[in-house]
Amino acid sequence: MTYRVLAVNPGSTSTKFAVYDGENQVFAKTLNHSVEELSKFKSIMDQFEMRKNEIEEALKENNIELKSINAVVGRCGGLPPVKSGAYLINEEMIDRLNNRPTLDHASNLGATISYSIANEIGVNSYIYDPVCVDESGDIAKVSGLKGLDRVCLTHALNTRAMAIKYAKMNNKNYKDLNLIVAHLGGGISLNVHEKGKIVDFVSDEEGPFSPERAGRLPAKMLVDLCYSGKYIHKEMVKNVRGKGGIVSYLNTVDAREVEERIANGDEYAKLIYDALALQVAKSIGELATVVNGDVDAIIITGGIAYSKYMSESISKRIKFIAPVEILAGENELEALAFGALRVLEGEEEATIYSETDFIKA
Ligand SMILES: Nc1ncnc2c1ncn2[C@@H]1O[C@H](COP(=O)(O)OP(=O)(O)O)[C@@H](O)[C@H]1O
Ligand SMILES: CCCC(=O)OP(=O)(O)O
Repeated sequence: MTYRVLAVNPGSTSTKFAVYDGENQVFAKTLNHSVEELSKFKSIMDQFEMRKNEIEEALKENNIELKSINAVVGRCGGLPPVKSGAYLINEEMIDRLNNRPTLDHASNLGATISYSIANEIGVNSYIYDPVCVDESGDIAKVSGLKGLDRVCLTHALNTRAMAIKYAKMNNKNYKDLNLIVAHLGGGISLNVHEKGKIVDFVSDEEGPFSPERAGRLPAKMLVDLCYSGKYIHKEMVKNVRGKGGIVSYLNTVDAREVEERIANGDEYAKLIYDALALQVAKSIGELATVVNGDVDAIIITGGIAYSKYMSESISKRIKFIAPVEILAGENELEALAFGALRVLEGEEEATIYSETDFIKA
């Protein structure tokens, strides 16, 4: 039987969704939400009805019957640390996301929208590899200041999908490999997969800056800035997430525009872009130490991985560690759909989400 899956990926300014028949994408759409449209809502979760209705309308307009769908799968974020793979969405998860999210992230709507659509048609809904996937041990959590543990937040969905894809492409088993994966998108994060488990990470707050995030900053200077009286809390958060990174230096979040400026001789744009490549390379080097240098491959993924300039700038610094594979794009809809398909086909089992499991763990 070929299963039909609806995959839903809400981002801060868009909702991407697609329908897959088995591994074939039969429909995909990106709904762009204007600042004006989003400004009507007090919180991200209040956008639920609007985004869900727009998905259902688009499916209807394109003659895709809701009833033909066998499962719905969404991206997710704001849960306590979870293991990788699929979780069955239930009331407990929805309650957590609506009332006590651990992270205020648009991807939380991936779960609430998927659950609601699935309930309308009487099928299961799942989240797959949410950003809070955490398989690292105690040693990875030590930050250097008691009470301020490191938090594993990475682009788990795309990075894990690309790690699995790399293994398949090379006729190897994901669970036999040590892989470092760098996701270079609007946000940048990296993780290291040791024999099928994400054992350590560099989150988007701890490593390279990115088009819209500041990444690691000098700690004392940051504290001084917070207390300088120049900014309120909300503004400082925006300075590091939204208005930090490339956009703070070059006033654009579009890496393609940065490259155009470099091609036109802009030395300052080149300095910033080269610094980004250096920071990504340094984080890859850092993660290689987690597995004592025993790295089978380094994978560079995300939208910026389409850039030959960036891929080459990073590769030349890290290829002494392991072979470098470029798997460009954010690939998240495919990762969601393929994950749900593995569950439907019995290759993987979905975990039932339960808060008591976290308390015991
Ligand atoms: N061909 C390309 N060359 C360089 N950068 C690119 C290219 N295509 C997309 N990008 C950049 O990728 C970034 C977005 O990456 P993506 O993984 O789609 O991110 P997100 O989903 O986090 O917004 C943007 O900065 C965009 O300019
Ligand atoms: C690093 C956590 C995941 C995340 O922030 O995702 P986006 O870059 O898609 O917002």
